[in-house]
This record gives sequence, C-alpha cells and structure tokens, in this order.
Amino acid sequence: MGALRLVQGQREELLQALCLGGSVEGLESVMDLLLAWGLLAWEDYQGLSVPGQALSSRVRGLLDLVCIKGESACGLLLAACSRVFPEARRAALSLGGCEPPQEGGEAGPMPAAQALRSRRPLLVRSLRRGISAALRALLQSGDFTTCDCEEVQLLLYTPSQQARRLLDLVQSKGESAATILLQHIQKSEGSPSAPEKEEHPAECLLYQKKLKSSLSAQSHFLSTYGGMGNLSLDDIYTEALLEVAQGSGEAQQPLGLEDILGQAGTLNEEADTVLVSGEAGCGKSTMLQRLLQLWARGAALQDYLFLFSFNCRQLSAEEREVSLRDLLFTQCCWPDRGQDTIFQYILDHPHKVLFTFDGVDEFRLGFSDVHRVCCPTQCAPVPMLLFNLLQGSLMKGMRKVATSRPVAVTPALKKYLRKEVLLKGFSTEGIDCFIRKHHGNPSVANHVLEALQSNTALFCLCHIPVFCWIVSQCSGELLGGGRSPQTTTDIYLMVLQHFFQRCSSSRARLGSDWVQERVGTVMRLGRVAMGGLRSSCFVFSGAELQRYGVTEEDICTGFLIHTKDHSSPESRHYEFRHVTMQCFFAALFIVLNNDIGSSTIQSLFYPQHQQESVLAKVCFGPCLSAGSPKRGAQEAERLNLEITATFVCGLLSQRHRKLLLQACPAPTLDRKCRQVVRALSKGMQRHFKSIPQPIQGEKKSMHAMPEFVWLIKCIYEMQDVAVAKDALARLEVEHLKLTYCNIGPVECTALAYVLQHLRTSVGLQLDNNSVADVGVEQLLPCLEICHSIYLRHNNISDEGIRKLIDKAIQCENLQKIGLFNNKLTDACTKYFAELLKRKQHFLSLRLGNNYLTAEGAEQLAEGLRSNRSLQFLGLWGNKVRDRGAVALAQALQDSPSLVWLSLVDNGIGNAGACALAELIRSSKTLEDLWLTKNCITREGVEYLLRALEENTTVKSVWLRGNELSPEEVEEVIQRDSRVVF
Ligand SMILES: Nc1ncnc2c1ncn2[C@@H]1O[C@H](COP(=O)(O)OP(=O)(O)OP(=O)(O)O)[C@@H](O)[C@H]1O
Repeated sequence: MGALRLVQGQREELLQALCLGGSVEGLESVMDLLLAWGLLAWEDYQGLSVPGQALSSRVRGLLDLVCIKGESACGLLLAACSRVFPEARRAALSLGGCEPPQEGGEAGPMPAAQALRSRRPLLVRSLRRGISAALRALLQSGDFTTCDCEEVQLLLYTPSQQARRLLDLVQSKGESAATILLQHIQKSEGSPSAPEKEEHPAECLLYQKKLKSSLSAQSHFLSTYGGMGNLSLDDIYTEALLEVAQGSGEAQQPLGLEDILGQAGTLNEEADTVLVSGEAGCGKSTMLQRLLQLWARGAALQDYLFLFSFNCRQLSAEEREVSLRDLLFTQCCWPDRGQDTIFQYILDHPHKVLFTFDGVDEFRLGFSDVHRVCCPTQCAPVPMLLFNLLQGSLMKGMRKVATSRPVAVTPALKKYLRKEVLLKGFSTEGIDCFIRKHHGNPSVANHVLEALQSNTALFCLCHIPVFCWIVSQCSGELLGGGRSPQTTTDIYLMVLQHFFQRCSSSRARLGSDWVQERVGTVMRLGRVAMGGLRSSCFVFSGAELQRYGVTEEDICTGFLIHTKDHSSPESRHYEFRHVTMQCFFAALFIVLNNDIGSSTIQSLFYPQHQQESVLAKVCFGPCLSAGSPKRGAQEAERLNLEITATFVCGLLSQRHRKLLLQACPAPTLDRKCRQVVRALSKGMQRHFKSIPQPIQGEKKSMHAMPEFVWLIKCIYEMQDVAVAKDALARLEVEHLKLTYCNIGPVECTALAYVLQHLRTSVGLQLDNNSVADVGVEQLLPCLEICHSIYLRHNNISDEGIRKLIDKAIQCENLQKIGLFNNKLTDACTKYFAELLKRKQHFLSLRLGNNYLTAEGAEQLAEGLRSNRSLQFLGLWGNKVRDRGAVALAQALQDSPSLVWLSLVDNGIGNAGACALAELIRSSKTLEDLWLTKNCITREGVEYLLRALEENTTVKSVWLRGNELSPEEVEEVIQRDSRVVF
C-alpha cells in the first residue's frame, strides 16, 4: 500500500501514537527528523510550533501538511515515526518500508544555519546535557542576551525541549550565532567530558557533606526497632523483591536497589518520577532508607550531588505555605553558608539532584494536577508543591523517587511517571535471611524457621516484612508451645502480649487475664489510633496524647515511638511503631468499646458510603483539634480502614472470644459479631449483583475487584466455616477472574479457605499476580472446586508445579491449566506427563513463555502419547527446537482430540516442519497450528503444503515470521489459503 494511503488510513492511530501520554517529545522528535531530511521548510516548522497550541492540533497540522505534500512526504513521515516510536507502538501500526534520505550526502560545506537544521536530531541529543555551557558560549560571543538564556531555560521545559528552543533561537539570530554554536559543539564533542567535568562550588560541597552526615544519622536505625536492642539497618536490612510494573512490555526481571533509577522499565523518557508501590508493611520506607544510607556513604547513586529526602507523613502536618527553597532548606537540611549559591546551583543543575518522597498516599488529598506552581520561589501549600514536583511543572529534569501504597496510584498520577516499580516483600530466601539476621543465635533462628516450615499460613504472612518482623520479635511466644498463629490478627495479638510482657514490672510471665489488666492502656491507645485514622493523622503531639488521657505508662509500653525529624523539636511527637499497629489498636477500640454502635461498624465496611465521619465523631469528640477530616480522594485512608476492618473480624472470631471476654461482655461481642457477619455478607452480595448476564455462548463470569479480595481476607480472619459458606451461598459463576489484584501467598490462603465452599465448579483466573510457589501450595484446598486454573505470570517455578500437579491429579473437575510466563524448566515436564497419563478428561495445557527445551518436550511427549482427551496445547515462546517438535508431533499423531497446537517462536526448522506435516496428515481433529516466528524455509513449508492437501479438518497454519522471501510467501498463499502469513 502507498505511503499516502497508509497515513490517511491510520490517521486516528497516528494521532494517538504521537499524542501518547500527553508528551510532546514524540511529535518534536519526528519534526526534528523531518526538518533534517528537508521535508519541513523552516516556515512549516514554525507554523506547527505556535506557542499555546494543543498537542493534538499540532499533530493534525503535521498530518494535513504531509498529505498535501504527497506520497514521498508521507513516506518520510512514516520513516520518521518508525525511528522515533518504541517497538510496541511500531508493532501496532503499519509504517511501510520507506527509507529516509542518505545522511551526509551533501556536497561541499553548507551554511551554519542550514547545518543546524540538517543535524538537528543529533544536536538535540548532544545539547541536552550541556545547555548551560552552550548558553555561556553564546552569551560570551554577544549573540545571546540573558533574556534569551532565561527563555531557553524555562523550568517548564524538558532538557530536550530546552535544546530545541536553543536551536530555534539560534536559527532566528542568523549565521553568526549558528557558527558560534556549531564551533562550541565541535569543541565539546572533541573533549566530551568537558561540560560534564564541572567544578562544584565550595559551598555546594560543604552542603553535600552536611546533607550526607544528616542522612547517615537518620538512616542508621529502623524505627520499628527503636528502643529494642541495637540492630542497625546494616545488621538487619534484607533485600526485598523489586519488579518493574506491568505495562513496560519488558520481561519481568528482579531489580536491584540502584535499578530503581536505571533505565529498565522506563515508560516515559520525559518524565522524572519513579514510583515504588507496595502494600502496607512490605518495606517501602525501609527500602528508601537503605537507598539514602548508601548515597550518604558514597556507595550508590553518586551521579547525584544532592539527595533530599522527605517523609510525606511529616510534610502533610505542615500547614503553612512554603516555597521550594523553604522545603529544601528548612524542612530538609539548612545550609550553613552560601544559601543563594547553593539554591542557584540546584536550579541550574536539576539532573544533579534527587528527591525522595516516602508515602505519598499519606497526604489527605489525593494527587491532583489542577493547580500549577512553576516558580521555585513561589509559596504554595505543601501538597501542591509536592504534586508539581512529581509531575515536573516545577524543577523539570530533577529525578524523584516516590513510594506509595498501590491504591493511591491513580491514573492522574500514572500520567507523570517515568516508571513504576513494585515492591513485593521478602522472597522465601529473604525470610530465611531476615530471621537469621534478627536472631544472632543460630539455634534460635533455626527453631523459628522450623516453626514457620510447619505452619504454611504463618510462613506466607512472613513474606510481608512487617509481619516477619513481628514473628521474629515474638519468637519467645511463637516457640512457647501455645497455638501457632494463622491469621494477621493472631500475630498482632501475639505482639500485643509480647509488648505488655516486655514492660511488665515482674519478670514472670503475664497471667492469663492480661487483657483485663491492660484494658485501660488498650482503650486509650485505641482511641488515639482510631481518631488518627479517620483524619489521616499518624503523628501525635504530647499535648494531644494528654487530651486523650494517654499516660506516661501507656507510652512506655513501646507501641508508640518518638517521631524522627519532626519540624518542631521543642515538643515531642509520637507515632505508632507501624501504621498497621495503629490499625490494630483502632480495631481493639471498636471491638471493646461498649459505646460503639452499628453505624461505626457499617462505616468501616462501606467506606464509600460513609457519612461525614461517624467514627471521627465517636472517637475524637472534643479532642479533635488539629486536622479535622477533609473530603477528597482518600484512598489510602480507605486502605487503613480496610486493614482495621480485617482486624475487627479477626478479633470477633470465636478463637479469641475467651481472651476478649476479659474486657468486654459477651452480649456486646455477640452483637458486633452479628453486625460484622451481616456486613460481610452484604458486601459479597454487592459484588455478585454486579455480575453481568452472560452473552450468549459465553460463560457467566465475574471479574472481582480488590474489594472482593479484602472481604475474602476478612472472612478468613474470622476462621468460621459457616461464615465462609454463607458468604458464597449465592455466588453462581462459571468463571472467577482475579487478575491484577495484588494476590500474593497471604491472599491465596484466604481465597482457598473461602472458595473451597463454592457450590459449583469454577474457572479460577489469577493471572498477573504474585502467587509464587508458596501461594500455589496455599491454593491447593480449593483446587477441587476448579474446572480450570490460570496462573499466568505469577513467578511459579518447578517446585510449585510439583505440588500443583500432585493435587491436580486427584481433582475430578480440573480440566484446564494455564501457566504462561512463569519460571518453568524441563524439570517440571515429567509432572505434566504424569497428569496427562492419569487424567483422561483433561482438555487444555498452556505452558507458553517458559524455559522448556527439547528435553522437556520429549518428556511431555511421553504423557501426550497416552492421553486421549487433550484439545489445546500451548508452548509458545519456549525453545523446543526441531528435536522437541519431532517428539511432540509424533506423540500427538494418534491423538483423537487435539484441536489447537501452538509452537510459535520455538526455534523450529525444516526437520520439525516435516514431523508436523506428518501430524497434519494423520490428524482428524486438528484445526489450528501456530508456527509463527520459527526458522522454517520454503522447503519446510512444502512438507506442510503437501500434508494439507490430504487434510480437510485443518483451518489454519500460521507461518508469519519464518524464512521465506516475499515472493515465496505470495506463492505459498496461492497454493493453499489455509496457510496464513
Ligand atoms: N528490607 C527490609 N529488611 C529488613 N526489615 C524490613 C525490610 N523491609 C521492611 N522491614 C521491616 O518491616 C517494617 C515495615 O516496613 P516499612 O515501614 O518499610 O513498610 P512500608 O511498606 O513503608 O509500610 P506502609 O505502607 O504501611 O508505610 C520495618 O520497620 C522493618 O522492621
């Protein structure tokens, strides 16, 4: 198809691709190339760059212009797009095969202004990091004024945009300015490190020293360990699992700490903010703390001269309006001298500065990009300043690392992210390593690890570092022989007891009535916790605590710790050791307080329907002074309430009845328990009501939202089979979809506990979560009820498969397994072979994008040979090569059931094609054979064509991306239309 028709036919797609993410970078890079290739005259370019014009109208203008200019102009546009677009965007478009004009073909020297145009894409790249030096050269030559320099360096521009503004301005100044610039660039290219080897002013170096020593001191200890032994971060820090979030299109590789700021997973080159997201207690703050510590020691991120670290919990307490300068110097680190020089240096060298913001979800109002602050000296409310820094309106080019819980990562924020990294807690090896670090004594560590091995539910909980910390902290209680914890409530009750024991005056063990003895402390801290949650308040002044009646003795229990670095050092401030502990105390308060009525419990379970803060009124009452609850996007607040609700369920479980009766009469507990059960049941019903009627021919399917997973976890905490059964009594679906729901091992335990009570069998789709081998093991109890299980992209290895298949063989209903994109190797194919031999009603096995080779295929073939039911076999993206393809084809030749086989991208050549031709010849059932992206030549295709002549059932053989010339492709299509390219 001609280029003009390609552009006209894909106008909408090109428009979208050039406007993607609202960034002008794509369009401007394309225009750079078109200017360089001479397609755009200078006037055309200026017409398309009118300030204030919307990006989409600029793109439309460009598309109109190239269409008017005709076929070859369209060809160049497509060629430019194919150079600029990343692979995923290119793949979604048809960009033809137009070649750009030969570069460097001009005869003889050309005027400098013209050279700037024809070398523009290169010059933009080389100027990006040396704008200041180029401007200095132009100032010195008198071609530029200071006004010109300021215009180029507007903070709103990205470095590439600044480079373009510079080139445009030089063009408009004429030949002399262009000559100076070219000379300057040639000189700096001759000594490439020259502009980079900038000397830092002495004041900056001194300030850096102060910043480093203050960060070093701040990051030495972990706050959870405050006052409990002297473990430093160095002694206890354990690597947690970091992964690039989905959407970058890259394979999921574990990341190291410094990779957070590296290139891997970048979605938007022009954005500056990297977001690390993870659930409560999974280690976000600790990870940042480690990053700061490494920078302060000179062990990481040394490209950054300054690192400013902010804790959003503390920032959100700042009610004054502040400027960027205040934020750096007053809130972070005060420079002893040369404030102006340092601040100017920061403004001039944004790429030398790194900001970290811990817990952006802790701002009462969610991220918003409505109000703009672009001037570094303008005062604004702190959240506004922070949001402008994150989105790059303020201090463009300065890198930021922010952490947040996933709920607060809204689409509005995502737009401005350079990339998103997921923090997934400890791996199994991480748990082992943490526990050994925590317990200096190896024999205690071994005992704790043994206790965990024998209690898989607890072991799963330990993947979340904060739980791992509690379990380690309470090793005495854990090994003491009592009932081993199963739920999060169990382990928080354990830590409650542990802390009371620690501060008990007598060394003797607490008596069995310890709750009764300590109920006063529990209620006072509970009231503080609850009031704080409802107003997103996590830091409390001494005076506030006094108003709640909190005593010195209460504080000594250790649940509250001093807040580090609070802005008003004259008065002490406190916070709970971890926010989950605050949630737990709030839950204790709700359960034990006689005055709490049904509306409170209701507002806990229906947060979206809450009226003006019923809980706040109950709990804060007259004490409510600072920060009354505000309306707004309070997603993180909702998450804390959800955690609290989960604890409420756990506390109301029959298992803890005896303990709580010490502090609360039975009728009160009964009443609350009934209310909670009703709320859970109603919550579930709300979900079921949202299930759409199935379209004809499709299965009745429910896509669960994260709230569904939370309700399931609440039910699990209650540990009451009757509640689980009742909750699912009215769920009638054939397919339950729980994709992208942050399901890890802990959630798997809860899901299996509840879903095993489903009345009819379901397809359980858990794709794109973090189930892993431990999670697979937890899911086994509900495998009986599954007719299909999909676990695509879940970090599962051969060990997980061993356990899965062991159970699957015994499950009558199970007919389909999907394991695309995990970590499976040949070591697991013997299990699948066994499954195929033993289950003669099994229908579908999909193992694409794993690490299977010919050896694995041969083992699988053993099972296929004796199976009479398999219809779908997917092995896309493995490496079975010819030997594997031959083994599979031969094993499937007598299959009476095979309908669909995919061997896409498996390194298969003509020998494999020849064996597959035999399969085509003999099969009476095969309909689709996928052989895309292999290395079959025309000879191999001939075998397939001949076999097709003898087969009437096959509908398609997919062969795109093999080794055929365009003429051969054309000829083959003519021979048999079932061959698809
Ligand atoms: N990498 C780690 N190494 C050792 N201990 C860790 C690590 N990560 C977390 N912990 C332990 O877990 C506790 C909670 O972690 P942290 O506060 O970093 O979680 P978070 O994700 O920031 O939680 P939240 O979202 O609730 O603020 C830490 O105080 C520490 O005791």
